[in-house]
Amino acid sequence: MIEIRNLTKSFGSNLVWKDVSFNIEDGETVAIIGRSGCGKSVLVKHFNALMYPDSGEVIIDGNNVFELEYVDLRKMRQRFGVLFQGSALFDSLNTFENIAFPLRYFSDFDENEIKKKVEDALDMVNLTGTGDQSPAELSGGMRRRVALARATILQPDFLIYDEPTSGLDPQTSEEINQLIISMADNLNITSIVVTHDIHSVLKIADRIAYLEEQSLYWHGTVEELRKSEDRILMDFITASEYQIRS
Ligand SMILES: Nc1ncnc2c1ncn2[C@@H]1O[C@H](COP(=O)(O)OP(=O)(O)OP(=O)(O)O)[C@@H](O)[C@H]1O
Repeated sequence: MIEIRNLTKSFGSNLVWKDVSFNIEDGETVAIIGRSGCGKSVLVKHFNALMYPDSGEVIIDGNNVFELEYVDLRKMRQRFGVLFQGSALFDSLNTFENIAFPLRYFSDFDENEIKKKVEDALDMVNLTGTGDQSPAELSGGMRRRVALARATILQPDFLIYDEPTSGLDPQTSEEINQLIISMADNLNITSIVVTHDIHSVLKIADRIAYLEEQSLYWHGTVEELRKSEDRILMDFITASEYQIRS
């Protein structure tokens, strides 16, 4: 479980948000939503201590991540996988080597083990047999799937998705949504999804955290979101061009 306790963050005189508290339970998928610049990316960077707050705590398995010494901090960060916006594949490496990269860098597996793991990962994201292709030869949706295979290859406990469906057509977005759901179910990964895609939120999220007015304005389940009559929350959802009450 990730416990977020009274986090406050500012950059100079720019207060991003204050007193943010909520829990992310093991195995659940939490969507972090809110308008551009409200501090979604800054918030998730606190979960694995890539950023430090002005005050507050993030507790994972009883430890405040901001107090970890170097070795424990490194171990904790290795429990996180990240799917970067735009996939961030290495153009000079083929698909196989992109996925193998974390294994070569962070593990002691031999070549046979790496081959087996990468092939399994390619199967998992429905890209069997594409190991030789370069990222340039792949469609946007395929690149996103390769990035997902790479993000999960070290079997992280927590997976952060940064805008996983941005720039994809509806059908490809739906494939990615399904993969996010199957990753969470099959690998028992705790998923944190930063997104503007309300359609995706309603498909994949167990719970939602909505940042607004420099705070965690609202959090709850998808069902609670559907029933909410909060005007500010509804205005945001409506402006996101998806009518959830129909
Ligand atoms: N390293 C930094 N130094 C100074 N200010 C920063 C830094 N990173 C983010 N900010 C500021 O923090 C605020 C929140 O930024 P953040 O990127 O978290 O927003 P966001 O909600 O993820 O936006 P978007 O949806 O557009 O990606 C913004 O005002 C941004 O300018």
